[in-house]
Amino acid sequence: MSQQKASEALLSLKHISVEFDGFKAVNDVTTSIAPHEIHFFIGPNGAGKTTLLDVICGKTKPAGGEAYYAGVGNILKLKEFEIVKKGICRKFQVPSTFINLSVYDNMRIAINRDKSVFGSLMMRKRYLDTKKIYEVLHLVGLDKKSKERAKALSHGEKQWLEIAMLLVEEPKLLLLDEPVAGMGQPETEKTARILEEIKDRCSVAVVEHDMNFVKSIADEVTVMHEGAILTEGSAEDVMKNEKVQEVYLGRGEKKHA
Ligand SMILES: Nc1ncnc2c1ncn2[C@@H]1O[C@H](COP(=O)(O)OP(=O)(O)OP(=O)(O)O)[C@@H](O)[C@H]1O
Repeated sequence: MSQQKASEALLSLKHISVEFDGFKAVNDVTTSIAPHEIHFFIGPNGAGKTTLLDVICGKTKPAGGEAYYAGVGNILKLKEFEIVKKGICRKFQVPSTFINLSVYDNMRIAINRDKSVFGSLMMRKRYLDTKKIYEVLHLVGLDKKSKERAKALSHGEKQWLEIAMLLVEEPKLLLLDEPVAGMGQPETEKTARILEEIKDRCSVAVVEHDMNFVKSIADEVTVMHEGAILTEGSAEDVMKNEKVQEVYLGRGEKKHA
């Protein structure tokens, strides 16, 4: 990582290490995420990718290292909910929508998270929230399905609803864990288009195995192996890298390159 890239970063990770009972799941990782960038973390199973996202969102406290977030400082000192309030939002693989509620009601719950009841009842605020909800639902292609129950949505639509529920919170950094897992080609392509639109609003850090998806939209790719960074750069460059071929792409991992 160049000095210049680190200084312009939205999030700059320095020498992050995570240990589980003496096992180094993440080993001295230094990298950064730029503003308005789609940044993928790829690598073999067990490489430490998800653990690194866990560190960024405050779910896991590292044994060492620092994470400088623009305008805030080292976020490793903050609690998980404080990190969310600073604009770092995480979508986990496990669904977190209320399946018996409508798409719109799920969005309303998301937009009122951490807000006072008084504030959320004010007429002007309700009007602006509704406007924002429909604008974000339009972005993910669900505005015409606002009255449907979440459980009636397709697998892909459920994922897009979850992304929309994070977007109404106006994050600066969105963390996604395998967002296209279980999706077919058309849904994967639509997710790619959605993420490309989202990056006008925030940075997106994505853990992913689907290399066609990575190639189609990556601004930056960090390849991890055994807890450490193997290499980073453009999708084209990292995929040509001999070590990446050897430990990941050539091994018949869960990938579609
Ligand atoms: N809570 C935990 N306790 C003990 N070991 C853990 C824990 N979480 C992760 N690990 C171990 O740390 C290593 C890194 O796991 P991690 O889930 O970050 O890998 P990953 O690169 O995301 O893999 P995958 O692509 O399979 O999701 C693995 O060996 C895993 O078994």
